Amino acid sequence: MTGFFITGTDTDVGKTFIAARIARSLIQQGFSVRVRKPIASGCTRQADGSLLSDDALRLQQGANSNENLQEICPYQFEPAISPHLALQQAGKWVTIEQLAQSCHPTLGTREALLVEGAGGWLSPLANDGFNRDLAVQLRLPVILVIANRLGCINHALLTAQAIQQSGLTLHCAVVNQVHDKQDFSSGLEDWIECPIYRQEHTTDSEIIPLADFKL
Ligand SMILES: Nc1ncnc2c1ncn2[C@@H]1O[C@H](COP(=O)(O)OP(=O)(O)OP(=O)(O)O)[C@@H](O)[C@H]1O
Ligand SMILES: C[C@H](N)[C@H](N)CCCCCC(=O)O
Ligand SMILES: [Mg+2]
Repeated sequence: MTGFFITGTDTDVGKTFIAARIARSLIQQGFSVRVRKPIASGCTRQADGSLLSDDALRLQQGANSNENLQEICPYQFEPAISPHLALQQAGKWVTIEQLAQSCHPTLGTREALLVEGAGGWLSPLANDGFNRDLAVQLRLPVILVIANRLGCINHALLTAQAIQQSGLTLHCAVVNQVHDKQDFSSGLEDWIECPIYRQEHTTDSEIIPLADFKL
C-alpha cells in the first residue's frame, strides 16, 4: 500500500499543515490521495449540534478528497484533550484495531493513503494504544513533522529513535517553521538518517505542495 503515517514531535507542530501539502505533492506526482484522521479531539460544535474536525476538513481540502468528513474522521470528540481521555469522558471504548479498520480503504494502483495521528508518536490514540501502535498496525512508513522551535533537536531525535525501534521506516522529516523566527534545528541533518524537507512560515491561504517532496 502506498502511503504514509504522519506524526510529529508534539501536538500543534504542523502535522495537518504539512500533510495537506504532501497530499498536493502526491497529486502533482500523479496520485489520487485518500486521507484519514481516524480520531480527533478538540473538534468544534456546529450550530446543528454536529462536531467538525478542522484537521479532517483541511486534509479533505488538501487531498481534493471526495470522501465525506465522517469517513475521513470517524471518531470525533469536543474536549481538546488526549484521545484516550476524550474516549473515557464519552464512555466509549475504541481500539487501535478499530482505528486501523477505518483507515483501510481499498486503494487503486495510483492511490496513496495519508493517515494523521493526534499529538506525537507516543501520545495515546485509543483506549488500548498509542499513535505508534496504529502506524505499526497499518505498516506504513512514517513522516515526522518537527516544529522548528528551541528543543526541537531533542524531540526530533527521540521520536526518530522510537520510530526506528518500532520497526517502521522513517521515510522523511519535515522541519516546519511554525513561527517566523530563527532556525533552531541546525545540525539535525548530521544526526537523523532520512531526507529532511523544510517548510517555511507562510500565510498563503491556498495549499502549496511541499517543495521537492518525493514519494
Ligand atoms: N509553516 C507554517 N506556516 C504558517 N502557519 C503554520 C505552519 N505550520 C503550522 N501552521 C499553523 O499552526 C497551527 C498548528 O498546525 P497544525 O494544526 O497543522 O498542527 P498539528 O500538529 O496538526 O496539531 P494537532 O496535534 O492538533 O493535530 C495551525 O493553525 C496551522 O495553520
Ligand atoms: C487536542 C490536540 N490538538 C490534539 N488533537 C490531541 C493532543 C493529545 C496529546 C496527548 C499527550 O501526548 O499528552
Ligand atoms: Mg492536526
